[in-house]
Amino acid sequence: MSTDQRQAKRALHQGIDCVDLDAWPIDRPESERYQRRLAEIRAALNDKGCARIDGFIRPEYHAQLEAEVAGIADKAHFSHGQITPYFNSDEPSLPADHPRRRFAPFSNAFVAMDWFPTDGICLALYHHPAFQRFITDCLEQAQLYTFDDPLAGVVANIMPEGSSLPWHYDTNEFIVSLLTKKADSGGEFEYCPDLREPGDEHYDDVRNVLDGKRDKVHSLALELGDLQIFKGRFSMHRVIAGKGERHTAIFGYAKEPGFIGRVERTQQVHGRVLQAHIDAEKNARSDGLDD
Ligand SMILES: O=C(O)CCC(=O)C(=O)O
Ligand SMILES: [Fe+2]
Repeated sequence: MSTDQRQAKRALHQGIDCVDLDAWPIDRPESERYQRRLAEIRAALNDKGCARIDGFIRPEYHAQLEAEVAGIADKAHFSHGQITPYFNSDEPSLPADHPRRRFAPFSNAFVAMDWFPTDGICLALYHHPAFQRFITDCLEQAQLYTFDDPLAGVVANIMPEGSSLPWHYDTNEFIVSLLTKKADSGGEFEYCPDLREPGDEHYDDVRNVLDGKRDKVHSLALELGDLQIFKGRFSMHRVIAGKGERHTAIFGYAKEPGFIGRVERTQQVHGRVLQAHIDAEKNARSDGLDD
């Protein structure tokens, strides 16, 4: 067994020491408290598409968690540009104030999984069966799988000082993230539960939010060590510009085993691809069809 493998094995066993197991007993899924906590999280996800699992990481581990991601922040691949809530290109046939024409600047940076320390908190959590089961339970799934993707399983989202993530919908059904560094000020997460629904974009409501109307906006000021589960497919959301960097670790899950991201997407997010991405794409297309 190599040193790396030994470290990974030790990390796996120690992986949930950092979790506040009194508040969030993910090691005891049969317990009454676990079931009660689960019911609260599921209710929040069903009601508002958003659950805050506050104080998930014990305070004694906060400094280590913050340092773990801050220590790799300079490995981030930056991208910036202008986006609409739908990530579409301009559609000049629509009126200028239409949500599909409302571009806002974004800048963002992601650190790939292969930069994370193998003996750190983030990888240990991601690979721990109790954590995986907890996330699966929260999302009321029969089974969720960690990614096989060597870059995308856990990524750090680094928001540099002054950058914002403007209003948008996610293409993913849900996102699981852990705040590892709070902005010195600002950096709040804002979201509008169920602003759109299948078959109806509710463009008037979206336009109101883009124009600054606040009646549908909820705000969440996450603290270091809080875990968040968010369903962003129908709930438009953003992160407000802050002072000081803001860091989150994002944990990726799929409904099928073996997920490896596409070459084009991986290149956009990380600025590079590995052989695993090229091989996966070749296999996916072995039927000769495009997608
Ligand atoms: O960092 C966050 O809290 C939200 C990130 C987000 O909305 C996204 O990555 O799509
Ligand atoms: Fe998002």
